[in-house]
Amino acid sequence: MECRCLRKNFGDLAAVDDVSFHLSEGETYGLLGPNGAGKSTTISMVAGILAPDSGKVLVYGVSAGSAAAKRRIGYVPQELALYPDLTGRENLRFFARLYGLSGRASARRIDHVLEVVGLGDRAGDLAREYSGGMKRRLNVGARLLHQPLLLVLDEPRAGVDPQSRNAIVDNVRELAAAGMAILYTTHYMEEAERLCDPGRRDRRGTSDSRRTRRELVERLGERSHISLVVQGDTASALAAARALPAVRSVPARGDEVELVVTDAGICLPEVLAAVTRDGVSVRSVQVTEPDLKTVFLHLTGKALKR
Ligand SMILES: Nc1ncnc2c1ncn2[C@@H]1O[C@H](COP(=O)(O)OP(=O)(O)OP(=O)(O)O)[C@@H](O)[C@H]1O
Repeated sequence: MECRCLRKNFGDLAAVDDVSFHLSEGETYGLLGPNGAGKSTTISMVAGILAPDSGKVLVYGVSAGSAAAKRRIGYVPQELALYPDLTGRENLRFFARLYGLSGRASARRIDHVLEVVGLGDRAGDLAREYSGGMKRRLNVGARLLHQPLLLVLDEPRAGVDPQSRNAIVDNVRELAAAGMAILYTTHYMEEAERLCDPGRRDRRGTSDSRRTRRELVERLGERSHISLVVQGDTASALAAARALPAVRSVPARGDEVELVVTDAGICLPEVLAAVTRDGVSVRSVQVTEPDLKTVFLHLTGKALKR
């Protein structure tokens, strides 16, 4: 799917201001931002619920809002849209009928979805008796029945216990691995880090170019840190480390050597080899990678939730 130059104003407020991104099969894409950044407004336009003031959303080649686009999308709203007095299975039956499914095919899809969202053994219980996390999983399941190509989730973790949170994250990963494209909003950095590789920031809907987490981190000049505790001739270890092209700076305190490097994952072996060349031994190694928190603060000046 593809968003091109989306804009949406509410009165004087530019809720979404020139947002463009695209999403391929099997890709998970997170819109990360604090409350009011325009995330829900953006995905409402993707889901065809809200018309943009300008710009375009194409869902696998067809315009958002059309019946064909709706068939390709499973939109999971922030609020639960379930019937508390129906069982989990009955809720899914209701949604299956809305999607035009019936008979054996429908029963098979419902069984499959119950399995996917981990509610197979509670399918006969009333939805009102479910925990917050189970309700949310059923909410997701109801939008998987018609086998959408794109799943759009608005704050999938809101009001969910940690166990269900992990279950939802696992579900999303499995669906993406099976080829579904996933678009979701969150203001939890850790969720964005776990779920998606292509990072996305959103601040008042102002678009930033699409970047993977690594690209964003590099663009901001953030570096990894390798902290070594060494024994032996620290000065020679420092000199050897300094000579490596990947090493940017080497502040040192006593037997602790802190190396600032471009990519710790790649250069760690050569750092260790260089440092230990002249009989210096390394007692401990710690690698710290910059995370989305650093990136987000740099880009927006705002803190996010952990
Ligand atoms: N129907 C509306 N009428 C007027 N203003 C609106 C409407 N919908 C959203 N807004 C405003 O647009 C801005 C973006 O809202 P949006 O819900 O898209 O943000 P969000 O990033 O999803 O935040 P949240 O995490 O709180 O859902 C906010 O300032 C909000 O108050």
